[in-house]
Amino acid sequence: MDNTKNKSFQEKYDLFRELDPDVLQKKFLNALLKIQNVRRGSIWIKRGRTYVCVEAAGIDSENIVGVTLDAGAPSIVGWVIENGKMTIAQAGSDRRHNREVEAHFAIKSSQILCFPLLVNGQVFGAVQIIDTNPDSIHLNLESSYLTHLQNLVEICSIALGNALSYAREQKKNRRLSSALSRIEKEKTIIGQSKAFHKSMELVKSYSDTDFNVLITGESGTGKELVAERLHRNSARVNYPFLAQNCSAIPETLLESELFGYKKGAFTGAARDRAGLFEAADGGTVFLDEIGDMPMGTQAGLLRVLQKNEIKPLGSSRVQYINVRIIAATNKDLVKMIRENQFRQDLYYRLSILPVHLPPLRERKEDIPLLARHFLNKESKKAKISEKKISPETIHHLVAYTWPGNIRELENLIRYLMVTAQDEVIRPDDLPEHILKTSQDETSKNTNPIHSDPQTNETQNLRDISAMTWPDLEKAYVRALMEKFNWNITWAAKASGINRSTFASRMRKLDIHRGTGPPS
Ligand SMILES: Nc1ncnc2c1ncn2[C@@H]1O[C@H](COP(=O)(O)OP(=O)(O)OP(=O)(O)O)[C@@H](O)[C@H]1O
Repeated sequence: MDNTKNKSFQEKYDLFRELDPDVLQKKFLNALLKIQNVRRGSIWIKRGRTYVCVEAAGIDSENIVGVTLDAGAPSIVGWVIENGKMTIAQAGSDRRHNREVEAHFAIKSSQILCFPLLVNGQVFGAVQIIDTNPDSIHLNLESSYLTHLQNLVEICSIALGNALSYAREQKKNRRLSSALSRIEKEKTIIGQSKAFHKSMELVKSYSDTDFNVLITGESGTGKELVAERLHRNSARVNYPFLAQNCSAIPETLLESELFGYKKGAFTGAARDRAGLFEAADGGTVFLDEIGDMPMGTQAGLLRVLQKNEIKPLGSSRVQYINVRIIAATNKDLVKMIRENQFRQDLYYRLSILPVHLPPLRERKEDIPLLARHFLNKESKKAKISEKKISPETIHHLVAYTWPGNIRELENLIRYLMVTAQDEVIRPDDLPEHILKTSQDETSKNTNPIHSDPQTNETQNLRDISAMTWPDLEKAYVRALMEKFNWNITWAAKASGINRSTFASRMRKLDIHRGTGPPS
């Protein structure tokens, strides 16, 4: 092979190897124009009931890329796509030629050679090779030459068709993997207790709106987790969710974090810096510990809520922003208003949609679920086998009061994963303070039937003798169920009868949670 042939072979080989449709169609079009010795040409792709120009070359090409032709309007490309056949058209006299497209072009087309683009027998577009010379002498229309050209177009159109579907698949893939990583990052919210369920129902209904939300609850009850969920389920999901803790941060620093500053606003402000509200524009700002926000900063926040505007430190100009605010606190804001520590006008604007998250001690049924959830999650994270928790250990966890709420439980599970020796976590593994408090709580909560026989025996005997047998059995089963937090398996174990018999007695005695006399 001589050098010229070798080069041309290499060029064609490169063309067919190209996977980026933008690069491929450009190279393809230029190769055709070079072969026919003309400068103008374009590639059109069928999209639904339209044909879109995806590539063009020559003078005015920038005005044609992106042009969309309706399938109903006359056009050479439309005719070629619909008929799947090559055509030669004299632009001046051919009725199929769309004159509107080049109405503003200084140089008009004179002769158009148009080939269909096919892959797997399906036409997906067309390529036009255009002569702009009024005498139409550049295009070589000799039949054997056109046959060779047609063959080249066919091969290139397969390459282009494949590159387009590869790009489509890649785009789909990217979309899927970003959705997948969003799902993976989404933290699971655990809880089936009535109290928690009620709060979550409210949260669900708030997601469809754009009003500000105030989440109250003790520290560690999941306020930030819920705020994130609210954002993810809202129309703002594709914009940022940015959080700021308002406590333990000096007032000027908090203001510059939230509202940003201009260069020279204070010593050390070497350049302009955008604040959280500007960075979150279009999304959600989560203000944690709002009860600790200084009064001065509260005034700035009120301006955001009233007028959707912020004024960066050192700036005389206001900026408009569009954010949803979710605030959270473990403080009694109403009491703080009375004590002049929190602005009433701000409170009303923040608390349009309020939700309270119950402390863990008021949703004890969720403790076993949460403990197992954290064990599973942390073991997966640490890539170690998951330990089990014995029913007795769960019993202690349920009885404990959890002042640090879910965060404390999560940390305890991490501690137990490291310190428990066996595959099963037993009460001995628990820290002293949990064992002690849980034992105190258990003895406090014990039902009269189980109370100390020495002190209550006479009273109990009197009570019992006044009861019928079914009443007595009912009281016994109910007391056991409450002691074991309505876990039938443990209650049955404690009573010494098997689970199904116990469950069937419960049904017969019509015992349900929330019904019957208070124990
Ligand atoms: N229902 C839940 N299910 C699973 N994990 C939870 C749940 N609630 C809270 N958590 C986890 O407990 C920890 C504490 O939650 P979070 O930070 O949301 O609490 P908070 O109320 O915002 O606390 P603070 O008031 O101290 O900022 C986090 O790791 C969170 O993922």
